[in-house]
Amino acid sequence: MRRRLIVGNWKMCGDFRTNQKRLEDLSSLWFGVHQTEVSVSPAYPYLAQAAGMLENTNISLCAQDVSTRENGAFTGEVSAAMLADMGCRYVMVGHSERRHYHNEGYDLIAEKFQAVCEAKMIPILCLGETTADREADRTFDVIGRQLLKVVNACGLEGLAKGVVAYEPIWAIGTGRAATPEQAQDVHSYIREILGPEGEQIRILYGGSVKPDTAEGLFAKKDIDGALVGGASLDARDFVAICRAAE
Ligand SMILES: O=C[C@H](O)COP(=O)(O)O
Repeated sequence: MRRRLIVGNWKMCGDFRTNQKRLEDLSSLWFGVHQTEVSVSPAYPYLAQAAGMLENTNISLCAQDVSTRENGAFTGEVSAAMLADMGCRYVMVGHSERRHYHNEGYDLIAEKFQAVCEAKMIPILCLGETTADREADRTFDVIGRQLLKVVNACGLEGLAKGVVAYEPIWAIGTGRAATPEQAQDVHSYIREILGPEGEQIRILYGGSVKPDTAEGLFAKKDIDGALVGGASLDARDFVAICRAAE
């Protein structure tokens, strides 16, 4: 049985004061025992703030990126050990915004995945196709390639230590989420190529998830939760999405 997971990716948004209010609202709105697991991902400078405020709540902490370096003279980098030290449970790797704006390639992403596992946290491997890929009928090829690069580096057993997030690039921040059927097609493809190990891996959907689209997505058998961007900045909307997963 795969426990559903909803992750709020705050990206490069927020400041100390707005985060404080959002975290207070979240912890009171998501109080009590739930079937669904919830995690939030503030930008690096606010991890300590969130870690402190989420202590003794049922909301965990997720980092948006990680360095592959262990420690030393790597200005601007943050190691997996540091993130673990801050109390992170999850770390995203290969988000399309990292792939696109920072030219992160397959090998680097596989290394990041490994670094997160070695630090005993759970990597969330993000993958997804562009509009051009989808229009040219290359969606499965692209997803397969992104996934297999990590499988080749870490093995299926290694991948099974993580979570996969399918995020079609054309759906991110556009207000045009994939339909539940489009998402389910890709999720079942991912599960299929992972074979028996794939049965236990949680596969999240990300891309314009909103309270009104969440329920339809979660009704699909291979959609185990969501990676939520824009809607996670509003505590009420985010919690409505979490409730739809219950
Ligand atoms: O990590 C989250 C995704 O990039 C989705 O963002 P979005 O919900 O704003 O489309």
